[in-house]
Amino acid sequence: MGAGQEERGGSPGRADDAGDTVCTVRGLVKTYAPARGGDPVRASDGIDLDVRRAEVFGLLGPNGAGKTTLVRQLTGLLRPDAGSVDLLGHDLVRHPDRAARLVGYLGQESTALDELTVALAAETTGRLRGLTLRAARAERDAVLDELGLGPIAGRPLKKLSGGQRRLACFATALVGERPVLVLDEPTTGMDPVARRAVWAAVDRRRAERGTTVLLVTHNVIEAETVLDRVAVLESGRIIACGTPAGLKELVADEVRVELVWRDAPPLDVPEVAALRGAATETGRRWSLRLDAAGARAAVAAVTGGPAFAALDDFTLATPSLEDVYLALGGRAEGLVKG
Ligand SMILES: Nc1ncnc2c1ncn2[C@@H]1O[C@H](COP(=O)(O)OP(=O)(O)OP(=O)(O)O)[C@@H](O)[C@H]1O
Repeated sequence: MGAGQEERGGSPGRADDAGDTVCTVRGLVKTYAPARGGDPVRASDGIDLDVRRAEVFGLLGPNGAGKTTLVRQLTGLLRPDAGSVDLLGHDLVRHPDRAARLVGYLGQESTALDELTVALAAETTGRLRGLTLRAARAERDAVLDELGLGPIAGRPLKKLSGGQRRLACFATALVGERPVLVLDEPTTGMDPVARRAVWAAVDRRRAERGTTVLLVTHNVIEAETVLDRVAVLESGRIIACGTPAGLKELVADEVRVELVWRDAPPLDVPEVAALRGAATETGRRWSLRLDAAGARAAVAAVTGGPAFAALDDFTLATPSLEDVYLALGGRAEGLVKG
């Protein structure tokens, strides 16, 4: 039995061994009032969660799953209707103002600093977090250098590209070091160089300073590579929690088969027609999750007979986090692959 399975019993977000826990959430509920004519939205629906010191912990889920709502409650920005949030021994439901001293938060969008230059935004954040002018400037320089932002340090945030602005906002979140970093989709819009700089900076803080990182993402590839543990959210609930490897054991007996047809699939071949029911179709691509025997049969059917001429490409792959998510009943269209 893998780690992911163990943690699925009872409440999936609750760690069996919660030693050295930085953040403990119990029974968190948040319902948004209905928009005109609509129904209320229960964006957090009884969430239990334990995040340990110096781990990169991910919240993965499709649009609207409740990730941002959850992290806003963990950073004191949104008051839950019920439940508790303990961050480093502080009760954030009772004292939401204390979060500012504990958490460096990068929200989905930030306009407050938009008029400032990159350098001044970083320095100002440092000053707001209680650094002396000298210390704020020293940290500003170090962080901008670390992230390769030196060449654009003198430019106002509002005049930068989306990816550059995102990287600059990430830089400000790092100044005036906090023990916990909460990053909501930090790499949105970034090129690969900037993404690498972000993950290197995150990893350095975790390794050298024991920083705990809570990361919101709906990018499964990123999630697999950077996270120590991940909670999968769906409709305000944690439907699974564990290491990426542990979660993948849930579907270890599955194989993913990808078929790409040259043109239209040859549905006149009965074996191909039979596969269609199990396939997720994206243009000319069919994606199937099959057990080992089913995968062998599918490959034999499309490579051995008349279907082969219609086949452009096929691949067999071991399961990914996306397969776990789908196996748990998640919606396929909600997760970004790249
Ligand atoms: N201020 C609000 N008022 C009413 N409903 C809201 C509000 N904010 C979010 N919601 C609803 O709550 C649910 C959860 O939203 P939330 O932003 O937490 O999801 P998310 O997982 O962060 O999504 P995304 O990946 O798109 O950022 C959604 O159904 C959303 O429409």
